[in-house]
Amino acid sequence: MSANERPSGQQPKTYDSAFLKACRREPVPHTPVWFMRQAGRSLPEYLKVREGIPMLESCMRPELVTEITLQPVRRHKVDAAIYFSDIVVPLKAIGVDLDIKPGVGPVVADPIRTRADLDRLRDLTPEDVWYVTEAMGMLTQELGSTPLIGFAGAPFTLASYLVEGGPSRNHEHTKALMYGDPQLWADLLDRLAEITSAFLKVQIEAGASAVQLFDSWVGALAPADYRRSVMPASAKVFDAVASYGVPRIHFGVGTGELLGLMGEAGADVVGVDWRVPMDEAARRVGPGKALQGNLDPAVLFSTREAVETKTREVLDAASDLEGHIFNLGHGVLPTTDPDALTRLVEFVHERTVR
Ligand SMILES: Cc1c2[nH]c(c1CCC(=O)O)Cc1[nH]c(c(CCC(=O)O)c1C)Cc1[nH]c(c(CCC(=O)O)c1C)Cc1[nH]c(c(C)c1CCC(=O)O)C2
Repeated sequence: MSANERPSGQQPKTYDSAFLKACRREPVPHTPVWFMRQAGRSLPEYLKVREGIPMLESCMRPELVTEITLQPVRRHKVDAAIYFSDIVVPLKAIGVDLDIKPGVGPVVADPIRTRADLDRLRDLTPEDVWYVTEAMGMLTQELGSTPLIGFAGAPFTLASYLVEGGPSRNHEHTKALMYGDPQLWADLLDRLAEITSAFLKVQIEAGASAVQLFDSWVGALAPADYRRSVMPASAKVFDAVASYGVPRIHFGVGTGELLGLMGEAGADVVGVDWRVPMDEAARRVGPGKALQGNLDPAVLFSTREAVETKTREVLDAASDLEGHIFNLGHGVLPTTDPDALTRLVEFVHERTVR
């Protein structure tokens, strides 16, 4: 199926939403907006329903996932929902001993550094993540014409958590493995690509109308290392879901030097952090791709005037793009004022009505 044909099972009104049109680089009624990490974080209604429930457990309760995913759509009127989960959920689902520590992030009990460790990573089946299928079924009903974005962590970023054992500033163990045992590294990334592909397929088959592959920490690499040691695995994931015809978004932080390669890996939409202006990002990515981004999430802590000025700068720089999805340059910061996000959605919509 070509990328411009409606995937079977998708409702025409979802297919015709501003978000999916922008992903396909078609004319839009207004610039679509959604925010990475819009679900969860600062919303009081989120904190209320999560009370006393550990993060990973909350990801396995379909009704709770549905409610949390819908909260930012109701409140901010964003143009797309992102499925409430975490990039380590599929790893947990295949039996990796890990937890998400509040304020820290994912922590892995026994890091993966040897061939024997790698053998512990088995394939993922749809039954392992039955709750995703169930929640997405409910969500697509509730969302109507609003598209649902599925997501997964990219092989490098997942490997970083597995090899380091938790969040890392310098990724030293990860790079030690990548440079010191290239065959084991390639096999690890290939295995993660298979798990990630299987996980994205479950989400698309359950109704996700787009998918985002988060390679959050890949900006730690130089382009030559990315091309040699990471791109083949990310490309394998994009290839694995290509036939579904849903837009594939690719995003990482600090990836200014990698934008072209991340597009080449097989993305339809390239996410841009706030360090590179959108027009320059378009030049680096080249024709034939939509772009997503890129207001600095910290700007939302400034005055209303400053937010509007910085937003106008993003929109102006993006005015000649083939397709633009407005987003932050990284996830919503935990103490962001929810009203600032609601105002931002309104502002972008009003400024870009066509
Ligand atoms: C690197 C990464 C992770 N998880 C994710 C990424 C890629 C995006 C990015 O670059 O930010 C992706 C993610 N994590 C979460 C979502 C939900 C959907 C959304 O709103 O975007 C998504 C898309 C929920 C979450 N994931 C996490 C929380 C907080 C957990 C809690 O409430 O205890 C939520 C709501 C935990 C988590 N999980 C992870 C981190 C770094 C943290 C943060 C720790 C913290 O800020 O407290 C790993």
